[in-house]
Amino acid sequence: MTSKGLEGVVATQSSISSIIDDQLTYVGYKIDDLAENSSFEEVVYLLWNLKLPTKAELDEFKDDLAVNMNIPDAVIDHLHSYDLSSVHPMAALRSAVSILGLYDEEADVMDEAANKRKAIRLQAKIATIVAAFARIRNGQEPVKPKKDLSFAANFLYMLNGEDPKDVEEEAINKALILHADHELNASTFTARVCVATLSDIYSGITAAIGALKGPLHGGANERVMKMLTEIGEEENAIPYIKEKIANKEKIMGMGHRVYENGDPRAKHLRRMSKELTKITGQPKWYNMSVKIEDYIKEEKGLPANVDFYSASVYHSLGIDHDLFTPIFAISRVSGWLAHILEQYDNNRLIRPRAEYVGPNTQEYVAIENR
Ligand SMILES: CC(=O)SCCNC(=O)CCNC(=O)[C@H](O)C(C)(C)COP(=O)(O)OP(=O)(O)OC[C@H]1O[C@@H](n2cnc3c(N)ncnc32)[C@H](O)[C@@H]1OP(=O)(O)O
Ligand SMILES: O=C([O-])CC(=O)C(=O)O
Repeated sequence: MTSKGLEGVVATQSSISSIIDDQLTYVGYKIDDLAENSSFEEVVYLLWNLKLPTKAELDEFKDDLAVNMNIPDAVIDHLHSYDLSSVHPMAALRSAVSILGLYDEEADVMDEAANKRKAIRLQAKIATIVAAFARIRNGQEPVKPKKDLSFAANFLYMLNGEDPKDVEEEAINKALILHADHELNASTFTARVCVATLSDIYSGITAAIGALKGPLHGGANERVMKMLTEIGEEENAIPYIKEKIANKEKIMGMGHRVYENGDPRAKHLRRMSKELTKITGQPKWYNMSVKIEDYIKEEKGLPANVDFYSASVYHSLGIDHDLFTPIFAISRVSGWLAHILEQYDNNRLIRPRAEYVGPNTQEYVAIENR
């Protein structure tokens, strides 16, 4: 029996995150507690070490990240080399991470300590790459990270060239926590399949970025904002959605393979969206989103997923819409790395079977007789 899209198939064991009865936990800690009380750095430490850090451990981990945030000049040169008017930042990120691997002398060193060092370097540098690309395409110089800022604040600082306000830092910190890991989602599975061949970490993360980019996965958040922008005003929301449904089009940011009664991350982003759109004086993005969420729930029984309200949150922070999925990647790289380390730790090649449904035995016909 095949399961289309591997629905319901349990493909591995993992100690990193779980989704049981619509509840998401990281190493047994409820996502709600982490989102309300934690820092992104603390969550990354948790995912990689399967325990919360002490104050001293967290300070050391933050320092480790901070000193590794700069990226090689070769990567900056590479970012300058595209047709900046047309390259999508997720494509740029995918290529830049691959190139980063060329400048890591330990890229193919496979022992556990080297893999942990590479994980820190990758986590530290990914936000710098995204921010540098965003500035370069605007004709601006990349901004170097500051050692005394949090990971979330540093990303906004490198993006905008000025220290973020507290409310902005808090929003990005919470969004990063909420997106950090999610059991065996498509991009994490991709990363695990890749490194289960005993390929290197950079290959695994490059493959995962490719999988996250798609609109059925992380690419949905950018498309949610495209939809909200097309709708334009609150009163257009329901007629717009009705037409989409009549045309059998999917509503981005709605539905989920695993959650039946709702994605527990969405309520946090919904709250942030309400607060931030009020601060910016543009509550229409939140109001419109609520109308769509209620309508789709009522009509199709589908809940909003993590990508739905993150769109209006990032928009309210003044972030370019095509950077929404790269922000997802900046966070999710922590989960990918946790899963890659776990895969190496207890590896077996991942190689499922396909049920053959093509034609049965055929006689070979010489090319001149076809
Ligand atoms: C971080 C993340 O990756 S979260 C997911 C982000 N992706 C999106 O938001 C894209 C929109 N959502 C979707 O495409 C889907 O809900 C997915 C990909 C998330 C999950 O998909 P699956 O579990 O494979 O469900 P599938 O696509 O088979 O849909 C099942 C049914 O629900 C419908 N459906 C599912 N999602 C939607 C949606 N967003 N809008 C309208 N209809 C939908 C499908 O049309 C299908 O209906 P049918 O049986 O009448 O043909
Ligand atoms: O788990 C999934 O299928 C998609 C998702 O929500 C995520 O990766 O955060």
